[in-house]
Amino acid sequence: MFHVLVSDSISNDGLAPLLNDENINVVQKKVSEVDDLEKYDALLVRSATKVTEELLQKMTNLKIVARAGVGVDNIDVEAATKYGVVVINAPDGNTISTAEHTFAMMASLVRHIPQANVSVKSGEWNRSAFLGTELYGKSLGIIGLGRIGSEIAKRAKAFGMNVLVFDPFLTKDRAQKLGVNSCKLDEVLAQADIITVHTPLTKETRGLLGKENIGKTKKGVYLLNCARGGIIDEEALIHYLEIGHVKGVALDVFEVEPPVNRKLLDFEQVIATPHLGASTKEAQLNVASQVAEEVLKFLNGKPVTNSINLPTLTKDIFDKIQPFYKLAKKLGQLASQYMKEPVQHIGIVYEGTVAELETSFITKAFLAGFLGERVDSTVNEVNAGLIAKERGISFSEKIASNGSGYANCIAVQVDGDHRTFSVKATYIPNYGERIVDLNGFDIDFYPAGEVLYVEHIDKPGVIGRVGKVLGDHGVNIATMQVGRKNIGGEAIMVLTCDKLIDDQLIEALVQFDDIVSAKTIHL
Ligand SMILES: NC(=O)C1=CN([C@@H]2O[C@H](COP(=O)(O)OP(=O)(O)OC[C@H]3O[C@@H](n4cnc5c(N)ncnc54)[C@H](O)[C@@H]3O)[C@@H](O)[C@H]2O)C=CC1
Ligand SMILES: O=C(O)C(=O)COP(=O)(O)O
Repeated sequence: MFHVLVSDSISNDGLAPLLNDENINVVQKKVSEVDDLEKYDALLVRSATKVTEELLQKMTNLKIVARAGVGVDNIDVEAATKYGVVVINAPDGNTISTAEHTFAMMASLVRHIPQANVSVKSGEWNRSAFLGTELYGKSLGIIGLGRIGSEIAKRAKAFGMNVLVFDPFLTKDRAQKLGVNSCKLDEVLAQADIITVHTPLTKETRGLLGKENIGKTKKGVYLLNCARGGIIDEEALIHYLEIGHVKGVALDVFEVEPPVNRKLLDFEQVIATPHLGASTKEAQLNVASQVAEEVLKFLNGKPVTNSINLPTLTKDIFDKIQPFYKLAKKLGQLASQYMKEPVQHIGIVYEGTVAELETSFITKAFLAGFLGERVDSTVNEVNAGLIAKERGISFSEKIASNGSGYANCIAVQVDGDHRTFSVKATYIPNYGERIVDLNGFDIDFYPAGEVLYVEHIDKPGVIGRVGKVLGDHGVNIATMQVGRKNIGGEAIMVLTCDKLIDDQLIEALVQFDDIVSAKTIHL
């Protein structure tokens, strides 16, 4: 049974896949009202719940945070990554609603609709007080031409507006397709009659329209923020409203929500809505069903499509990757148990068909397997790279042309303080995983269960002695493989056993002169 906490108001129709699944217990409560936070596997939020590091520390069983919307600035993604928690969002479910809301705000702003509405309802009939401005023929500056910005651009063009865009990631092609003018920020600031921001809130965009940049705008400019509070600095807004430089402002979002800066809201020329961009039946249904489907897939071990902190894989690609992903995790466990010493570098080389896949995901699986043997905290493919770096382990991956002769091959070299470990493995469809090389010895075994790894001298009688010791300890041998480089030289023996191998058995084995070392590895 999985436990899912829905801590903001999210459409029940959209949540149906989770609510109707008998293996899932859905609790709809604010985080502050829940006293058994440690039991939840998944947390679903909108913008109200703040997913802080402190909350993540309390939710010790948490595996996934799903944002039923776009902005993840209320989620500490870095902390989630550290704790191995996947973060997903619903990137396009509320695009149209937010674009339409922004457009409604823009029309309301230049025609004073909210103010006129209050006036008429209070019994006045003051037509001359509300002289407006047409949108037609005006220049609209859009800062951030992503999903929402693009939808606004299309609508603005339909209204006969000239669209000026600042987005450092906008290609010429895309600008041409949308019929917008790609500009420098200063050009947008200097030429636009109305400016609307549609970037995420990041270190770069916080205060993007602050004292200096608003100062570069046309006198009489209209400003809109339906993206995130803080992209337009509220104190700077107050200043430019006071001196009459900014003619009107429309805000759907605030630096603190609900807003505490009453001074800003007291301006007659400031119109506001309480973060309503995504508040339509359609958008709420879209985002809720998108995240519900994703969470359900994730809990059932399937890939998610809209992850913020994991490579995004489609089902098709995931199915192709899965065997290698499992194999790489085992190789990580094998290497870690073999090394049992500090490690500086892990190098992975992919050959053949596996090299055509999303290898970064497979590398993370290796790291997760490797670190899982050494680190107390939960390690998975979300946080494995970060934890490796924290522990001073560098890692690299390369693609090589097919030199091993196998259709696919993962070759790993682990460099430790005192020695190096290397392994090569392949996956054969309908046959399974095979380790084909261990520390330079040709070998062929299925990596699973209790493995005994013996380094010895290639001499008659050694295999018999090992078999006898195992027999004397009541351990049955399931499979056995030997590998050597030269006759009478160094050799290895890999046995898979039906029973746990204890320290006494290892001690009994290393008593023999021709047995160099013996180790157990559990896969
Ligand atoms: N008011 C509301 O209810 C809603 C607000 N939002 C907000 O709108 C934001 C935008 O949403 P989408 O368009 O879906 O995101 P998106 O990711 O599709 O687009 C963001 C655009 O901003 C651009 N950008 C990033 N940094 C920039 C910078 N420094 N200067 C200029 N452009 C920059 C990116 O290149 C991208 O094209 C979200 O991050 C969210 O905070 C989203 C949905 C609803
Ligand atoms: O999707 C977004 O980024 C939004 O800002 C919508 O926020 P909400 O889900 O309405 O709290």
